Amino acid sequence: MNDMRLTERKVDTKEMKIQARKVQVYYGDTHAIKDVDVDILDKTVTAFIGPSGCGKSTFLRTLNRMNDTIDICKVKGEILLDGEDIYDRRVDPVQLRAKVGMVFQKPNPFPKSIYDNVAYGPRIHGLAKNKADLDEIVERALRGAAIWNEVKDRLQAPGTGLSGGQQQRLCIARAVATSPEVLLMDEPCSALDPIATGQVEELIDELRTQFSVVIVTHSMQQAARVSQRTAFFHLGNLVEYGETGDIFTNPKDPRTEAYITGRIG
Ligand SMILES: Nc1ncnc2c1ncn2[C@@H]1O[C@H](COP(=O)(O)OP(=O)(O)OP(=O)(O)O)[C@@H](O)[C@H]1O
Repeated sequence: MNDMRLTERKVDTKEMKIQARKVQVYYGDTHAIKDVDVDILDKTVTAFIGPSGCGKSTFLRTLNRMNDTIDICKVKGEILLDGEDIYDRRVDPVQLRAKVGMVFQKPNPFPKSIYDNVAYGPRIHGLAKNKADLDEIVERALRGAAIWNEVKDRLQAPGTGLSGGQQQRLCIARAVATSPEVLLMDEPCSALDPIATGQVEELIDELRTQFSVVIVTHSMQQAARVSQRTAFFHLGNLVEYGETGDIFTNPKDPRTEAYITGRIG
């Protein structure tokens, strides 16, 4: 019996990708994230939900130090990626963001060719030995983002000339090209039509076989469709976190229940 407990504990530790402890975020005097503790599992889709302004995007951005780019923003507490503090001064944020990639609300391809959009990360991080190697990385990333067949004959065409849904999948390919360990997605479907949304949701489900995905979404239906774990934020607090099915069918906190039944938010 003891042995079994040990084995279970070992598996749990291995599956942990990010551990956030007592995280506080301030924008000047605004206390946007209050004492948040959360464990993000590997090879799992975790959804952050909650009313507008509750801090979902702010907390998401702490996970790859995107908040560093905002002067008035201060982050306190600890965020560990595979047990290592990402806010340690020896950590290079550019390297970190290759490991913890990000896809934004509005597709934002660079004003470059489709090929160069995807090759950008591998080039700056020196991931390809030669041109053939780079070609392979680009193809693998575009296939991984389920857009290869649509663009393989026009890799030199500008990325900005693609449809919105294709641009978002191109941005996912760009993030995937550096072989991230975590992919952060901030409302990745909010600018997409239902068909493109369905394609991106299918893709998210495939991506989680390779790494951990964290998605901010305003759509509870989307959270229920794509995620295995859900965190509900309210006024900067992480109110409830657990299996997505439990959060939606059996919420423990009255604030979660009020949100998922549409009474707040
Ligand atoms: N760059 C910023 N400067 C100052 N305050 C900010 C900034 N970004 C966010 N905030 C504040 O931090 C709080 C949390 O905002 P955040 O955007 O993280 O919430 P959210 O839950 O993602 O909202 P939404 O669902 O509307 O995108 C809000 O009070 C917001 O006004």
